[in-house]
Amino acid sequence: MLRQLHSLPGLLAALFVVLLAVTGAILSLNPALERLATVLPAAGQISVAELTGKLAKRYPETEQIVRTPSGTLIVYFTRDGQVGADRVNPQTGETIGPYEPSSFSRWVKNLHRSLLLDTPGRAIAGITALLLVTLTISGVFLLATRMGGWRQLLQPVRGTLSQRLHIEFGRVVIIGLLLSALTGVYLSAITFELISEGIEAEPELPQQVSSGIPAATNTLAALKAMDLTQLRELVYPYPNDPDGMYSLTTEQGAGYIDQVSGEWLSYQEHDATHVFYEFIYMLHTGEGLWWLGIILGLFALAIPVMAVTGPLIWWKRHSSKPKFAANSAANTADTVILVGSESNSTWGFAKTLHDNLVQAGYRVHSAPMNQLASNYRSAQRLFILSATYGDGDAPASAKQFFQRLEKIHQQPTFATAVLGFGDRQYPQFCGFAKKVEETLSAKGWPQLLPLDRINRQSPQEFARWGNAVGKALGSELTLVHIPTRPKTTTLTLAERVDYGVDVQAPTAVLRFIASENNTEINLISRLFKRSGLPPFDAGDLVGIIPPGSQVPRFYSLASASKDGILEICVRQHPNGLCSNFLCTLPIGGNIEAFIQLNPDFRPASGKAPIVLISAGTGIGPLMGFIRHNWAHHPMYLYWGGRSPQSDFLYEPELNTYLKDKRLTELNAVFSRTNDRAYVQDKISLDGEKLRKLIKSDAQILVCGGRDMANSIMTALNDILAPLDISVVTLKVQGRYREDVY
Ligand SMILES: Cc1cc2nc3c(=O)[nH]c(=O)nc-3n(C[C@H](O)[C@H](O)[C@H](O)COP(=O)(O)O)c2cc1C
Repeated sequence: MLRQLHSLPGLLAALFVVLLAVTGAILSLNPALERLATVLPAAGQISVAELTGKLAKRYPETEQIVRTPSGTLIVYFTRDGQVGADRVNPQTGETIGPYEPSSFSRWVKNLHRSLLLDTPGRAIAGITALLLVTLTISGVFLLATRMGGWRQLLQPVRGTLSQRLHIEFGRVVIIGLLLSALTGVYLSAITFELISEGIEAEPELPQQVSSGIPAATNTLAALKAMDLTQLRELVYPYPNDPDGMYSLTTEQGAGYIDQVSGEWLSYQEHDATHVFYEFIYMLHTGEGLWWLGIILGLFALAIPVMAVTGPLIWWKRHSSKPKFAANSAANTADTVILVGSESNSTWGFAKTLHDNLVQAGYRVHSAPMNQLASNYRSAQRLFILSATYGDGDAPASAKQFFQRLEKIHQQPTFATAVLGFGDRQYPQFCGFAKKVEETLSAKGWPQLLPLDRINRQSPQEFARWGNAVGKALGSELTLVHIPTRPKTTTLTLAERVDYGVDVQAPTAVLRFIASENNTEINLISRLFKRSGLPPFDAGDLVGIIPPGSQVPRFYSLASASKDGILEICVRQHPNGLCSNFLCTLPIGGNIEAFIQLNPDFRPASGKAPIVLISAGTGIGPLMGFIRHNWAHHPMYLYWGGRSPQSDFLYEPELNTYLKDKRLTELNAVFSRTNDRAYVQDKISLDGEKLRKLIKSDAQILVCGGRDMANSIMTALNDILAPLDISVVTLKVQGRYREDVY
């Protein structure tokens, strides 16, 4: 609901919001430019009477003096029968130049207020401001949900580039945007007379004035007592009019002044509503508060960025999920399917289940696990299909599942069946689905079927589970789902460096380029003089589909696409279909690959040190981070191999990076030398140094096998104990990240 509330007005209003933001940003410059071109007298420095005295010589026939909220002083006068208007120096009364309001500025103001369309335009501008209020408020709530609570609102952001840009910009400008949008809605409501702007003081027109010769303006008592900084407008009487009087408007009120006695004839204060209106007007336009105008104008410039990244995020989410036909509403469905997925393959399986059940006559509601409802009124069964990521962690569409589940206290009327999707190569095979099933049974939720697990998206295992579901429902259910092969790019092996054969750990650093055969990519890349590789960064993953299999194997990337190569580091496993294929691939050989973004695994920006820890091929992405460390961020590498002679991966490059300061310190240890040391041993030995680094906000990035990662965690917990923190604390702070396989 919150997401719809955010994305719908966003998409609708994107164009208008951008228009209002850009024009608003341009207009926000006006008060500051005016302020720059104006000499502002301090309060108490000069009275209105003194000013009129200074103006008298140059402008004997002054008609009116106007002082704008930004302090510009304009004199309207008659000279030789011609009317004119000049900007004057408020301290000296000297002419600065003719007053010629910029026609560009007036045009931009009209565009901002009414899109040059008069009343319908004003209405659109008002509605756009209202949509912007909805966007800012729903955006803050959405961010709090995404970050896991209000206290986490300022924590580092993870996600794709679009998501990070959208959130980072949003967090900085949100208060300013809300202020501009709310004040805009208020001004628009005033335009359409939905609320009152109050009454600008209209003093009584005096019936009687003193008779006699008018005194010189600079001698009038009321004007002598009036400070120039209070002035808004002074209208002179017609020359030689015995009934004439001065009309004076100030920030607080307005009145008439006798031209003979110089005393007030009448005076009326503005009412409170009008003072409030003027205050809001000042907040919206920055007129009279130029620095606020500039800040709000700068904030408004974030809107075009957000208007591009917002729809991009929306499009990505919508285009990558399969569309469900006949998706019943949550409270009318008899069968609910909740899906936990990161790269969407589980949605394909869910759709097959959904379609088959709909065909069998069930009313089915399918949704992400993050949308678990507190009540499914008509449901008789709930299926949960979920993948697992990291160390038994939730995939993206299930991150808020437990938070929501915690809030449900009543026993459901339906029975549940959990189906995990995972990969047996991971130590926590279907770890997240297992956690879900354990939690549901601890809560006493009835079970339709025990937990089942699907390895590597196996269609056979899924069909077998379908049979079990059919039996439980009392009808036959044939679930045939062949996972769609991800769209791949053909890459050609351009270079390889082999290591580790002597120590029974054959490992290769492989560098690929876009294949010559890929005509579509070649055309585009030739046009833009690019490598033809899909976009990726070091730390992302490449999925490679080995011949004879439909299921991709993932490898961490040691390069970024801007390097012009795709580099991975692969260890050959005796029975590994993909690793054998890759490690025996000749130069010129092709692979089919696609990119899976892994934006969580990146060095943090800023000056804090980065500690990189890995063993064996885990060095791959860390090499990428070091290679791109042109800002000379302090980087400390801990790495474990077998023998310095045989499998010291990347040794020459690492030495170069030490010399040019992209790498601060290299700690390589080997298990098949006299030292017999593993990387966790070196970590324990360096406890004091690491404590110091962590105290100075260091971030730790670990890449490698789960066993190594567990040993590192134990060693670091011992090191952190005296600081009264643990690895879990660092994880919560986003300062400990793992890429573990
Ligand atoms: C980076 C990464 C980490 C993974 N971690 C695990 C894991 O810890 N346990 C597991 O069983 N499967 C793990 N998998 C395998 C996925 O859960 C499995 O491929 C799943 O079918 C993907 O579903 P999805 O495409 O819907 O996200 C991991 C896959 C990747 C790419």
